[in-house]
Amino acid sequence: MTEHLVDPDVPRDLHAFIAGLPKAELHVHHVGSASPRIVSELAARHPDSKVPTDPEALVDFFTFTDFAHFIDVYLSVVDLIRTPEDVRLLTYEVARDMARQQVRYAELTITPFSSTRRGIDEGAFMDAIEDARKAAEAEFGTVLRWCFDIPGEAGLESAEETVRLATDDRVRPEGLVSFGLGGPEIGVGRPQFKPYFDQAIAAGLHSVPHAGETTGPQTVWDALTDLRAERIGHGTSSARDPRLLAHLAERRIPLEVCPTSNIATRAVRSLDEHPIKEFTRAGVLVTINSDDPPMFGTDLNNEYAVAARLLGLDERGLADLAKNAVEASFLDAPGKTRIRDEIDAYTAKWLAA
Ligand SMILES: Nc1ncnc2c1ncn2[C@@H]1O[C@H](CCC(=O)c2cccc(C(=O)O)c2)[C@@H](O)[C@H]1O
Ligand SMILES: [Zn+2]
Repeated sequence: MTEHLVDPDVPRDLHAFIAGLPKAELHVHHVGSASPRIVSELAARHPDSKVPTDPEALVDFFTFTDFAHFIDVYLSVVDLIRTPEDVRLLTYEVARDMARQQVRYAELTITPFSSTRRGIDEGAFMDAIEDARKAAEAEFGTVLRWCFDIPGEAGLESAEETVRLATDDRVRPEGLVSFGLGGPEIGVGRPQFKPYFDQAIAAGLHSVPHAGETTGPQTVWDALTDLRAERIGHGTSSARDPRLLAHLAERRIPLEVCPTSNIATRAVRSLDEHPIKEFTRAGVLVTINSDDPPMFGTDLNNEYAVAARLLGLDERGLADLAKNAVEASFLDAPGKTRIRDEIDAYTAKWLAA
């Protein structure tokens, strides 16, 4: 258990339960998952960068004044990923951190445009993530799948490039399952990305855009209508539209909720004001995620502890939350059954002890 992440309002027993609970994670960014150790290592490899090499200084560097500041800092970390070896190291180490938290399956959001535009060869990039994926599965037992996202603010050129990399059989990696849209939402309307999502969906990919993180519920409606979203990244502002909540619940469209992220980027004022409870009350399928864990001073286990506090959950409630993520994932049926069974067995054993 990471001591600084122990929520004093959550019993230590529950923290221990969470630490051993088999989990799936559906909303977590590749570069945003770089641990302070990896960031320091990459910053030392590339000394012209403005990213601090000292982990203590990183805590300050990762304190954000608003969402735009967060994206600014995020891009300075993106600038540290310069070679296929950087990509491989990052991916492999991210999987190791996940395995330590008993993450059995993760859909990792990768922004290939950010790497190819910085000069990394696309074939070498795909080989690097695939090598790391296979090594992680063999060595840690953590299954990784990819979501390629468009960095919306970088314009339609980035959408064009992302959909090409996601659908061209000569480059598209085996582990790719979904297509997303990230970055700032203000001034970056969802409907303009419809043709790219149509193309990705036609190629067999699932649609998982960010929406309603920093703008209102209309963005979520647009993501559903124009981008045919199967899950919504964040969807925080859905709480302001009861008709939307009812729609999400009725269609069983999951929300990928990332509580600490929303506070760190100042999308929500405080954890106590987070609408997660309104989501569950409305019957929406809620999944718990960490988004960019080291940048937000969190990890997935801590997000489960936060959810336990905000939703008043005990062990069974937490196990149900973990099973929500399995249900909402793009794993095949046998894969889902395997993790669900593992969650049930772990919980039964814990409660019998
Ligand atoms: N909470 C989040 N909410 C939303 N997105 C998040 C979140 N966390 C991480 N991201 C990532 O940030 C990227 C943003 C990258 C971006 O805007 C941009 C703009 C112009 C140029 C370039 C470039 O690379 O040259 C990049 C997204 O694609 C997404 O994967
Ligand atoms: Zn995100």
